[in-house]
Amino acid sequence: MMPPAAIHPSHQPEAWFTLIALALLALLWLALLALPPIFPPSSLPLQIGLETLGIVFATLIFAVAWSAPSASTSRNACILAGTFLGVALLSFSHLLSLPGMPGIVTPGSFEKAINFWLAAQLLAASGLLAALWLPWQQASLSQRWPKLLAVLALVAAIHAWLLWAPHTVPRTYIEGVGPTPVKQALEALLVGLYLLVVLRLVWLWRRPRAFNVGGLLGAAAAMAMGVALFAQYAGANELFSVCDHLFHLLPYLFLYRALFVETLLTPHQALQARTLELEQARANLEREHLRLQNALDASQIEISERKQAQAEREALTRQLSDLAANVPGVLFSYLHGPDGGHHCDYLSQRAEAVCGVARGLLQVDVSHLMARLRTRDRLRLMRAMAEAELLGGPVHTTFRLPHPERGLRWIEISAQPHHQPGGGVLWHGYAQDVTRAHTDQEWLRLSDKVFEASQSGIFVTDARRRLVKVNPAFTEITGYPPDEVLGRSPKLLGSGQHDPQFFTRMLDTLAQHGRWQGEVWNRRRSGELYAQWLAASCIRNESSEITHYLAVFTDISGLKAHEQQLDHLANHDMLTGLPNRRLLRDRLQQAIAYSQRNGSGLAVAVLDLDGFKPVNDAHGHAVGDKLLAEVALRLREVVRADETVARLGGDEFVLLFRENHGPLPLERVLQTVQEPIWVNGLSLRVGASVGLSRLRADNASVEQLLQEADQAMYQAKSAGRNRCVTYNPSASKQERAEAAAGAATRAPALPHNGETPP
Ligand SMILES: Nc1nc2c(ncn2[C@@H]2O[C@H](COP(=O)(O)OP(=O)(O)OP(=O)(O)O)[C@@H](O)[C@H]2O)c(=O)[nH]1
Repeated sequence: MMPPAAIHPSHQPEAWFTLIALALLALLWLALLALPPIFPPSSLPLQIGLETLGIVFATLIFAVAWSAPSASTSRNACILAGTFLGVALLSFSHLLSLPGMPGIVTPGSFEKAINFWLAAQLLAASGLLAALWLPWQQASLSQRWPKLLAVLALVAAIHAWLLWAPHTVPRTYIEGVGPTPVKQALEALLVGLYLLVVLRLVWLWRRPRAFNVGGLLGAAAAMAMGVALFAQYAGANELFSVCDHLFHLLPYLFLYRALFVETLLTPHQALQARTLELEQARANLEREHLRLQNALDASQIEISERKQAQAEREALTRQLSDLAANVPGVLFSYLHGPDGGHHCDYLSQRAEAVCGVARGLLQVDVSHLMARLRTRDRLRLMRAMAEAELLGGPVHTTFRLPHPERGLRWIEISAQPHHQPGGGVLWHGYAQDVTRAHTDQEWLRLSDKVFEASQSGIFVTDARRRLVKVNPAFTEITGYPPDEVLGRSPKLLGSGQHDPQFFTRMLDTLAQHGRWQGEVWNRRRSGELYAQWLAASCIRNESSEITHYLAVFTDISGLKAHEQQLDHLANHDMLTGLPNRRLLRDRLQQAIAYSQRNGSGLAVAVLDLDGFKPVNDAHGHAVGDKLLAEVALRLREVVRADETVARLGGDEFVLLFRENHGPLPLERVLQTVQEPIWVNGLSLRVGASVGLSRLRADNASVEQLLQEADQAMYQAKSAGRNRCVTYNPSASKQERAEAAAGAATRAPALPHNGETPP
């Protein structure tokens, strides 16, 4: 149900209750006015009970208003609290002043009771009016006391006045007469005050609710009705008096309820509402706390993940820094600014060692480092970088850098340009000292050139002796192009002239001493046999394992031919081509040794031409030479291949025979020499005197054998020439001469030289 339009909706809870209660009270009040006076048998106990209840309620009003929580305490409630404590005290004094009650200071009387009642009512009406007329304001606890003390002082003064100076108090009731006009005037005043209060409350009812207007309005209206009834009061036992007390009790109930509601219930409800709000707020806070906790947990997880990521980044940075410090070269970030300035944003630790410049200096400016470069190198480097900047590609280049301690160094850089948003180019790159590699490369290039240009054949094999590299001279000497031999064994060059042990020994020597050299007969691709002087070496790694074999060889075929020629010249007679004395001695020595080993026979014959000098004298030396050559040929034909014919010099020859081949062909020797020899159209004839010596135990020396044969030859000469005499070691010289004359092999008589051949 909506309240009347004159009442503000905020007063709705108590507005109807107040209106209905007042309507009922008004009906009761009218009924009481309409009823004839009733005298109940004795209403004093009832009146005392009602008065006591009134006092109790007034005290409760005080207690409730006074003890209200400080937060809900208003200045107006404090005024009411103090007022109703005073009302309770005055009502108590009114109760004690009733006739029949024990007297206080003065004996009880109706007038005394009426005076205290009127004082209580005036105080209540004034307090209500003051409380309502003043704006409803909050009051601090300390502000309550002055109001309370003022009321108590007023109550004390009223008591003092009514109890100790009653004769000064205007008469309000005269026994046997009834209420005086003073009483009636005061009651009218009271009714007027209450009506003012009611009007004030009605006016406040239209305003938004500041306090329980309905309760106070009900109280004021009830009080006004009570006072109006009291005005009809004629005696203590009249019904009006009882109803009057009832009409005074009801306002207290209104007031009590109003103040209770205002000071306790409403704050309590507000407190409950606040508690509920707080509960909800607490729940919200808990939810928020939970959400924040979750967020905090999440953020802590995020923070720990960030910390972990940070730690990982730092570990990675340290690792990269360590790596950068341990790489042989320099990692760098080089900024070429838009203003032309250039410095290194980052340089790894080895920069100082590689460049010979403090890192701090390079991190400020690299101009002085650039200035140290040779002009040509600097220009080439700058050009390469400019091109790379333009094309956006990497730069790889090498330049020379004079190092203050290590001399001229070769530096190789590889870097990638990155164009910066604000202009300029940032280079990330790597620089390293490649002097060693550069020198090695130079040496390698030189070695390669040496390898290519060498006139000696060079070939390299791997550890399994497969050809891995050959030079042009190799091809020139052997006739094999590289593609035919690479991957194959050098055995393909072999001639079969050496037994397998030869190569085994070669490899053993190589393994033991690391090198071998000697003469090797090989065969060219054409099949031609040739001699080479070969020097072979092992190439070993750091673990001393053989990784390669190197062989350098020269073709010594010409040398060998020359050597053979010299050898031939040294051991042969130039005119006849027969072995000379030197070679004869060797062969004779070998023959002696062979015969001694095998027990085979050996005979040495010294042959000297007869009648040779006349040929020389008659036809010249040239003809004599040709004759000697022809004699040599014929002698060569007589002996076997493994036997020797040598020329000792002049017209003297030596023949070595192996006697186990059968009878010696001495006759054939004499005959073949005697046969005519045609030289330059001339038929020439010479003879031969031959001395023979056989190997014995006592003449087993070259000199001895030749000496004996020579002696025998001279014996043959002495015996008439053209015969053969065998040396007889047991005969005397004379005997040997005689034996030579008779028993020697005799050749037919020589014809005259210079005959024309048939
Ligand atoms: N044409 C030629 N004559 C030579 C050569 N060596 C030596 N003679 C000559 O050979 C001759 C050898 O002399 P002899 O042994 O006395 O000559 P002979 O006539 O055979 O005399 P007997 O040996 O005593 O029988 C000398 O005249 C030498 O000058 C040579 O290489 N060529």
